[in-house]
Amino acid sequence: MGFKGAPQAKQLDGSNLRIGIVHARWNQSIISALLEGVDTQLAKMGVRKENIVVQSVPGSFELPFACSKMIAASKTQTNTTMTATDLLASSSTNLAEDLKKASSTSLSTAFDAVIAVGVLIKGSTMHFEYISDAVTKGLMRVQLDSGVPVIFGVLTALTEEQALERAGISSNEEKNHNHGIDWASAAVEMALGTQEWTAGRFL
Ligand SMILES: Nc1c(NC[C@H](O)[C@H](O)[C@H](O)CO)[nH]c(=O)[nH]c1=O
Ligand SMILES: CC(=O)[C@@H](O)COP(=O)(O)O
Repeated sequence: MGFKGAPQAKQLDGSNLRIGIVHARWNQSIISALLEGVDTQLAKMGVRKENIVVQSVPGSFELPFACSKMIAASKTQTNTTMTATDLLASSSTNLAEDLKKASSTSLSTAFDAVIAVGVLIKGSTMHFEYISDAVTKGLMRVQLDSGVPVIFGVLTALTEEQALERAGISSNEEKNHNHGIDWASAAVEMALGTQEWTAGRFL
């Protein structure tokens, strides 16, 4: 079976991006493999480790709320940093430069994109369907309401084998592809695209 994912649009530079990752802890071994794929691809695209913030929640149902709160928190950090910078700048001391240097090691700007990672595996009740639908619609609402791209990194698998394959850790090598790689690429592309579109330009 050929790889289904979307080929990357073009060479993109993530070196100035701040990325949030919110992951559920259900099905932890599969989550860990997906996160490894995300981390590896973000690094490959230049996103600095110090500009990646990771938070975890119990299950996928908590992802939309946590993403919303993390985005709001990152916007608060931006305001705080800017206030401090403005204050120091007005005193025209070299502290303003020190602050800029300090903040240049890790960004304190609003997240450019957030990746929500979860693994839902169908059980014997309708729980799976209700959570899958709620999480999908919830994450879509968070990104449209906040203006920050939220990447849908939630596997909705009918069997554990399907989830293992999509995390690249099943025993069937031919079917293995770590979807975390695709989610990281999508995060960088949507983050850069949003920067351009917000400025009235196009990628
Ligand atoms: N069955 C799975 C869950 N269930 C837990 C819910 O997501 C939620 O944490 C709970 O209902 C409390 O609100 N979560 C997963 O991520 N994956 C599953 O397979
Ligand atoms: C996705 C789920 O909530 C599912 O794993 C729960 O299993 P069950 O439907 O057997 O309670």
